[in-house]
Amino acid sequence: MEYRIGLIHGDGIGPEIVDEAKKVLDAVCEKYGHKFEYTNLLLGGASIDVHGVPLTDETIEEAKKCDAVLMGSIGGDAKTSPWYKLSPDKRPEAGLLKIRKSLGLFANLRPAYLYQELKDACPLKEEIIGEGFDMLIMRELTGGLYFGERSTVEENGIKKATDTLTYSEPEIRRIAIRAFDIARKRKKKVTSVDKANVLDSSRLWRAVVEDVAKDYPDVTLEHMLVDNCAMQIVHNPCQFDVVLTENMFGDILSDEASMVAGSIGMLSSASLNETKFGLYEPSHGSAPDIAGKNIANPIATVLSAAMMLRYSLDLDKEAEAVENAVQKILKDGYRTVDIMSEGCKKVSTSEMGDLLVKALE
Ligand SMILES: NC(=O)c1ccc[n+]([C@@H]2O[C@H](COP(=O)([O-])OP(=O)(O)OC[C@H]3O[C@@H](n4cnc5c(N)ncnc54)[C@H](O)[C@@H]3O)[C@@H](O)[C@H]2O)c1
Ligand SMILES: CC(C)[C@H](C(=O)O)[C@@H](O)C(=O)O
Ligand SMILES: [Mg+2]
Repeated sequence: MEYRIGLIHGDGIGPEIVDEAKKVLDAVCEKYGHKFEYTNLLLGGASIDVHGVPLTDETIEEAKKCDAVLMGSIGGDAKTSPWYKLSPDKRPEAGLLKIRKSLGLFANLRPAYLYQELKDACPLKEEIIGEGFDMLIMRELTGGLYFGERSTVEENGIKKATDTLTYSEPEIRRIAIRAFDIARKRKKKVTSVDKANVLDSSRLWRAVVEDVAKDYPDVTLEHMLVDNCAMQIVHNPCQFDVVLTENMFGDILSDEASMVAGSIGMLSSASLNETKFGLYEPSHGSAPDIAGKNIANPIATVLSAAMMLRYSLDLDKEAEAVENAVQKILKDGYRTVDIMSEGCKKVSTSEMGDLLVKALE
């Protein structure tokens, strides 16, 4: 079959990891007789450098013509980047928020899974992760604090900055439905994470989630306050199946959960709307501290490409083959530096890509 794939290389390690994922996708085409036509799209700092803005309307239109988009990561160095001096709407991150909103990508799936082969890379004790860690964070992606009204004013010589957090009932309902639907195909448990002891938006969140749960009597629902959840992820991570939460909580909890999976370099993601289209990206950022060194872990991006094959292109067998290739390479003891442990063989970003291609053949 023929598919049109948008590729966003982005900033920092983005180009390095996307190149490796593309190698793997090319190997999938070769093996299964598909044809992927790639369109390169500019986002973030890479777009600022060319167009002066982090995302153009033309890029959004190009993305819409694709069956799916695979992205690396965007953003600059918080300490040295001149972008941080710009207003929020001109920074690389604004491009990412805008593309998510423009394409209606409200459902962000972040699977945090610990491969048995990576137990040594997980900082938790063996008895804590013994049962196996397999959690799916269903993060609401186009509402909440990141999309609320913002302002910075100065009154009587005192600067005051405001961000607002708003959720509507339909926004909560549609993401909750996604979480329950996917829980049905997993261990049938949804943990809805909020801050309902303080926030009105969380109280509405909880009420709507409870209402949605009535249509899923076979799925267990529990509520958890976000501060407790942050603790439970390191105390007893195997209790979780699907974690349903709002935008900022999901952002923070997914980085935390990534360490239980061994590294942020292992955490893939899919951002979906109501159609088959999706934007697929690792959950991590542009890692300016290791950019250009050929040491970043490309597996999160490769696993995001596998999610793309499954969710947007309906290529389940091919997605499984990519996931099996990742497992095989880990089993054979190959590790990028972030997941390195004693007795394993350290490989670079590009060597990891080559090994994955070989494992697929
Ligand atoms: N979706 C995205 O594109 C995305 C996500 C998160 C952060 N960002 C942006 O990235 C920039 C840097 O942010 P940050 O430093 O807070 O977070 P980051 O995720 O880029 O890096 C955090 C730490 O994890 C390491 N790391 C990240 N990915 C790795 C990989 N694949 N392999 C090995 N190590 C990896 C980095 O070296 C760093 O030490 C910021 O501009 C931020 O806004 C973008
Ligand atoms: C870069 C930033 C806007 C983004 C987010 O917060 O969604 C990132 O942290 C992520 O996790 O994808
Ligand atoms: Mg994040």
